[in-house]
Amino acid sequence: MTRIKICGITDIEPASLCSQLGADFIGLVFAKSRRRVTEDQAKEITEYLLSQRRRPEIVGVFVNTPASEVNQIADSCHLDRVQLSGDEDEDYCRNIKTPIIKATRIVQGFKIPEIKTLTVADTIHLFDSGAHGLFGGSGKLFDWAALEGLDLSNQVIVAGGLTPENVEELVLRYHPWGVDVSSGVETNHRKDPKKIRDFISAVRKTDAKLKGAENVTR
Ligand SMILES: O=C(O)c1ccccc1N[C@@H]1O[C@H](COP(=O)(O)O)[C@@H](O)[C@H]1O
Repeated sequence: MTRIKICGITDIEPASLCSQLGADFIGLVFAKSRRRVTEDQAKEITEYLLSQRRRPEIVGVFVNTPASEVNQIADSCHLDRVQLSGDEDEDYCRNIKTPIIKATRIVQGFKIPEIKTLTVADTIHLFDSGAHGLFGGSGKLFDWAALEGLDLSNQVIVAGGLTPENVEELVLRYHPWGVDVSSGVETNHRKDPKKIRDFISAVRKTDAKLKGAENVTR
């Protein structure tokens, strides 16, 4: 099944909905962003989720933040993982005490040469759009030609401009391990419960389609 990450959660209600609908990860943005949460807001959300029997992994999103600060926030806010969406290198990653999602921004014409394996254990790779010079959350697609020929089935998440309408095409064409969305499940800059439902449902229906096709070819 394709893992689903819903990013840019700022309140308990959408966090609870994502949890009920079986999202695999939710993201709390600590980087400079209109979706930025304070440590207090984050704690409120994580403490709520930790009280639930089943919950998504909680991911904190950072951009070029000192490692000591990332470690302190991960600890105080009970983060399961940290997403590094800036220019953090491998040495930096080795100083992070929580499992990592390392984002690579894809700009026009960039061809991913290979999926570079970080030696840091249990790293998830994320390909996101580098549109408008932003570190993420642009709501813009990157040219999926950059994904051609890559094996995305092992700990690779694709993000950038996904929506309930276009995620099926991505999953059918590239079979990524996971997908990630923020802007595409918002209306007027707020998380929209219907769009969250539609996104998760689109991914699950596509998974079922792929499974059906697999059974036919056996
Ligand atoms: O969401 C943000 O504001 C953000 C800020 C800084 C770094 C990353 C950010 N979000 C990440 O962007 C992608 C995709 O977002 P979108 O669907 O294109 O809006 C996702 O990985 C978020 O984690």
